Amino acid sequence: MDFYQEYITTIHDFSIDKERLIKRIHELKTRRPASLIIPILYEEVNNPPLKNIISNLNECTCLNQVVIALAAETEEEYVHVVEFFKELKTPHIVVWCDGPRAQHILFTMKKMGIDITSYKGKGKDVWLATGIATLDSYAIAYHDADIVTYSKDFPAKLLYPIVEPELNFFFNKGYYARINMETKTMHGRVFRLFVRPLLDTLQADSKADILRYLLAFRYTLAGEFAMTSDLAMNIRIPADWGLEVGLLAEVYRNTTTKKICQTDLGYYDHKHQDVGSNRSEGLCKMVGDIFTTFMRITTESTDNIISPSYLHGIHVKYKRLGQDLIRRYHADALCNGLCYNRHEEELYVDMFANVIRRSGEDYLEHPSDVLMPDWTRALSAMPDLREQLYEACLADEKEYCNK
Ligand SMILES: O=C(O)[C@H](O)COP(=O)(O)O
Repeated sequence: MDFYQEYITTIHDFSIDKERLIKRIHELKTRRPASLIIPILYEEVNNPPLKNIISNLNECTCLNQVVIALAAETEEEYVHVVEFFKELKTPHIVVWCDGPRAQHILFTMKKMGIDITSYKGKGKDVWLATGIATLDSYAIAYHDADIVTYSKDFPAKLLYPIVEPELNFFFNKGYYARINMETKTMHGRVFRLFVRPLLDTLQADSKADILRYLLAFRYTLAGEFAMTSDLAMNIRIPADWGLEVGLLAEVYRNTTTKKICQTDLGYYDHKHQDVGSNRSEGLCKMVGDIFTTFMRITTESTDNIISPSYLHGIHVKYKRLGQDLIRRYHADALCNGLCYNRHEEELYVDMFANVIRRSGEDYLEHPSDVLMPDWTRALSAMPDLREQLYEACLADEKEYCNK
């Protein structure tokens, strides 16, 4: 516990009265309506965390609506998810992001020069749901569907600094200790062993303000955040695992650090991915996408030129800083009686360093752009795009669920 303030405002949980936050957001429901977006994969519907999320949301009376961004292949899967969410008392809508109606709209957009048909996954689904949520929300919170330690405080803590007129923040990011207190295990492997030492490495080579800003977030990869609809309309969402980091960079470019904060969400645990045996799987894929995002930020916002020798330096320095951190995490874990496998952690750093080398080479050859267009741009091409998507969701439910 500390009360340290960094480059961005940090809202600690010394004694936050969660019921008071929920009551206050509820009072502001008409003036500043708030929505929640949950991206889900069909497989997640049968997992216990989602059931717990729904029962907690039923106690979180402050939300105007929940928008479920669903990745599902078949009509049966879609219908199953709509049925499943009938337990949720808050007004909600399921966006079948891969359904024929949504796809048809995306192909119409393509004909008009805005092509997001090649994007797949969470980024694209979040993009679609954001369009619908902005139709009638002042603020939008986002979180994943696999949170094991979920409580109704999450949306309340994320939304309060934004909807409270006395605070008026534009963006709020959650942070936490990714520690499972039952198994006494320290998780968050990619953040602790990759993002953090990589950011330190990049900052050693550049004084760019954006790196200082990125370092101020206590959990850069947290998928729990909230922002105003206005901001959500103006940022470009990355379509791959670089989503969280790329989004922070977009927020930096579209607002001022005075309007950005982070909030303590306590302890956190979720479903863990395997490390993966190559760069197209598991944590290795995640690390590769995040690294490419950092290289794009470096190219756009610093004076550094990405070259083979620059990448070589990054690779060597990252490895050293990653190994130094292991010593520190070990001390922290030992004093707290947490399980900590030092050898395994060393292997992660070796693997992540390899991904840096390979992804760096790829970046030099193809500095690919995975940022989707912002909503303001999409609306300039198709002014009623959000309404069309909303109508498509209603039509899907009518056609497939009322048989
Ligand atoms: O935040 C992270 O570091 C990644 O999502 C991996 O998390 P995990 O180690 O908790 O599975």
